[in-house]
Amino acid sequence: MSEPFIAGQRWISTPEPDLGLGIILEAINRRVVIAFPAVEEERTYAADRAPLSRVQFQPGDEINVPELAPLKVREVQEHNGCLVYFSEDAEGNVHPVPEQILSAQIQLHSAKDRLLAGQLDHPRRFQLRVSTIEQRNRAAANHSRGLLGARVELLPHQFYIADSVAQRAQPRVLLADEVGLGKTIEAGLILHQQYLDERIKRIVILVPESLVHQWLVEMRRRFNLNFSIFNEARCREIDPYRDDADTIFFDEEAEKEIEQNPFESEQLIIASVDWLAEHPRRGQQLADAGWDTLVVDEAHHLQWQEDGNSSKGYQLLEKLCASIPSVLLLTATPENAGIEGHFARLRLLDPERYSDLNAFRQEQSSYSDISELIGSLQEDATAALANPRLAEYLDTDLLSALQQGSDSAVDDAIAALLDRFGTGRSLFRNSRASVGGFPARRLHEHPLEAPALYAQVAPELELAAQLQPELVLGEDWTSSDPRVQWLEKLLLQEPDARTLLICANTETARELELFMRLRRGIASAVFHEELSLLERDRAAAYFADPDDGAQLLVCSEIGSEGRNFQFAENLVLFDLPLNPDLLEQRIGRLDRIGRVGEVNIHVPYYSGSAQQDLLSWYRDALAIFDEPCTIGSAMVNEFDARLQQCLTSNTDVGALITQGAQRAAELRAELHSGRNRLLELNSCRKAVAQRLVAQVEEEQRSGELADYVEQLADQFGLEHEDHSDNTIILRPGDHMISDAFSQLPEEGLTGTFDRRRALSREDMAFLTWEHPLLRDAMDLIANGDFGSACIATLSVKGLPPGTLLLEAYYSPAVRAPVSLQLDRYLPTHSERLLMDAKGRNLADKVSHQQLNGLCQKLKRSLIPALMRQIRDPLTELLNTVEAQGKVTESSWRQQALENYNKQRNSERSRLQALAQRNPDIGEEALQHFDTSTEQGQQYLSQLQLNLNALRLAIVS
Ligand SMILES: Nc1ncnc2c1ncn2[C@@H]1O[C@H](COP(=O)(O)OP(=O)(O)OP(=O)(O)O)[C@@H](O)[C@H]1O
Repeated sequence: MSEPFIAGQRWISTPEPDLGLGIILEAINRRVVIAFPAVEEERTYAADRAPLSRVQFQPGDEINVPELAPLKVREVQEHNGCLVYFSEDAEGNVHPVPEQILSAQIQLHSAKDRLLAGQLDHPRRFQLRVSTIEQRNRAAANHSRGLLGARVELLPHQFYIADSVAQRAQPRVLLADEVGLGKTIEAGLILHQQYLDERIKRIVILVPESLVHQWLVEMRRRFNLNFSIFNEARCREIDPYRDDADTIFFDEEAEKEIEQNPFESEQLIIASVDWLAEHPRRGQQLADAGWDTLVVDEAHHLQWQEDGNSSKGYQLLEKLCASIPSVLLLTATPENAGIEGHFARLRLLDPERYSDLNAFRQEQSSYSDISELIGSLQEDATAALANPRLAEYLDTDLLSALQQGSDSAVDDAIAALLDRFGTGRSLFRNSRASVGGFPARRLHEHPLEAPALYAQVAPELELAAQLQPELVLGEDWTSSDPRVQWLEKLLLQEPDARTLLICANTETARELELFMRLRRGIASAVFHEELSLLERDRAAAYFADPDDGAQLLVCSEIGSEGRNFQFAENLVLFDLPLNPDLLEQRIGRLDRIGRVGEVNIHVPYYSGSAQQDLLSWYRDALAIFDEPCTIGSAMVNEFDARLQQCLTSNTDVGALITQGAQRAAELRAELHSGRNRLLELNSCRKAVAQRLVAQVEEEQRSGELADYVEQLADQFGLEHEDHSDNTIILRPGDHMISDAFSQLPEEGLTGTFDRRRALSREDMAFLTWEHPLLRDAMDLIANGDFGSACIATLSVKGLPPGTLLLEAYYSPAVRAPVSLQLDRYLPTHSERLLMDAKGRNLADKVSHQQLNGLCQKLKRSLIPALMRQIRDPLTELLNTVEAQGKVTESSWRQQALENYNKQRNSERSRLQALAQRNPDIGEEALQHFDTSTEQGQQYLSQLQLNLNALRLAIVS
């Protein structure tokens, strides 16, 4: 039935919703006059063709009256054809609000309001909205979000770690893969996942100064994460604080008032840890600025001392770890300065698990035991239950789950053993042996005759000088040191090979490079701590340039960590360090992911010198030139004093080497049966990792994505053009909806949907469902009202004309503090309903795609009259859809609470089990945990459904 217009009623213009909420002034002689106060306009229409839609609010809706705070409608009454909204203010007082006094400013956001008001979208927009919602659900359900969009190869060990860490609410972990296995990439994947999930917003990355730029570039080109570098100069622009010398005349109070924390000016920052450790003011400001996640690379440098004299870096780390919820520490050599430092860093990450150094030491001796138990559980859980030792380790809940044979019991029991008695859930370490596929290391020894001057003084020299003989050869050492002539020869023999040379000393590096470049005309560059960041990166880039680059890069020790030089053909160790972990780091510059061909390690040394003995020690006792050294710190503990004694006094090292080799074999066997196996289990379960990678590959769905991008471009006014296979060019069009593509450069962008191509063509964007361009557009669609309501006609046999079908998409939403991370427990799909007037849900019978094929666009001019005609049955249908939504809402609530309780119960059991061994976990900690659980339960019990999209199909 068509609705009569009555003066005082509020209507909206269907084609021009921007006119605001209109008010009927008069309706006589089949004419209607309506005023739009918001734009001070008046319009007159023929009553039967007026393009107007009635605006009627429902209980629960928010309404606006000028100069009052928003009110909530409680009841609606009709008086003489006009409505009165009985509405509640914030204090709970109810006011009668005649519709005539409603504010003329109106924006209809909900799909339902828009449908009823006839504010409709083109069916293609509706389809784009549904594709967008479905894609977001899909990504959430597959846990692939954040893993897809990184421009990296899909390496299972990295994806396994990234996935298991990022699933934790607030991960605090030590990423300790062996040198060069991709810890930076793992950290990037974790950050990317959590960032995309909006679980973290503020990230700080602290790294040695020499790695600042490399991290900046890796985060940007591989993960589209745009970090900013912070240093003293940048901070001073915002906070030009005075040094002591300037402080005589300044007013401390006044200064404090205007003080600004420079670290609050950006969300994603990278800074040098050395700089911050030396500047207490900046360190404090950094801690005060509040972060969601902290990443620290080469964390073994931050050293802890039992006597409390820890390094400044460690003190800074301690302060930051206390206040930042998520922490990723990276090191390839976690035990570099002994097991104590390793323990101290683990303790910062997980104080509940690591409370006692002695207990930690003892724990290591039972790793073989734990590893055996895990093995037996994997083989046959029922048989393993007969082993009484299992009951010593596991609590009753886990044991009874095992006895009942529940699905996840074995996995849960293994996880508990690994976490509580094994290497812990905070430590991840993949080895080359477990990852596999690395080229071999090849040692090239170059014995040289020692210069006479050196031979004379050698017996009196300190060990450092024996190992770095250039220190005693005088100013012109480059001319007399046979290692220099040897180097020259090597470079001349292999002019096309790039050679990385590492030496301990900065001065040595500088002089050697100068000599090679100026006196011998070798294209070379130098990399040491006294150069500026820019100069260092320029040198590294010159060396990396495959066409016109340097043949030789000479590095001081700072070049031995973190940098990526896997493309270099040769590594020259101009001297050998005493610490095997440092030697491993040096070799790791070439021996890392991406290396093709053998790792050629050249060692020039003086025959019969301490250098030769040290080389023999590394070669024969530690076998470091055959395989990565994982026992460095244990060997240093046991042999360092004796080794140094032998080297200094030039006594025969043969016996020590035999002893060392034997001990090294024992240590390796111990690690193999105990710790390594546990680490392997925690760090990469191969089958799971392979599945994950396969899932990511499948989720790429390049063909579907290409179609989606085209639809997006068409709807948002972008120009698009094919570039080549699987690659397109996107450019801003004249009618582009500009908010959608803030990331699109003015000159356009070439992007490929193909991962392989993206890896080799850095000039192209890697287009995935997670590219910022798509993410922005998808956010705009899903969070706004783009395409949320549409009407179409439908011609199908068997349904009488005039039949209404309403297609609705609901998704769950919970309003809670982000810190509780409750989104993780919500169902990951949306609900699709297709209701008819008889209250039947036909969603299973007719899919969304089928409906797309059947629906036809309705003429715009017909819509207002049609809307008036169908308003009553449509309102009824909407009520049915909402009632059905309520049923889903309650089952989703229950499901979310179940997921949440399961997770919290398992966390509580862990805490309780750890409390038995850790006196720091008292009743208070458990109570605190329970309070937070209750808080989460309360929020989840208020889970609501959002009605995202509505399509009304009318059978014609
Ligand atoms: N999945 C991947 N796809 C493409 N390149 C990768 C991948 N993983 C690692 N790489 C490359 O391999 C090299 C080593 O990776 P990365 O720097 O992350 O290792 P790392 O473990 O942090 O090394 P280090 O122990 O020396 O600090 C880098 O050049 C990195 O870009």
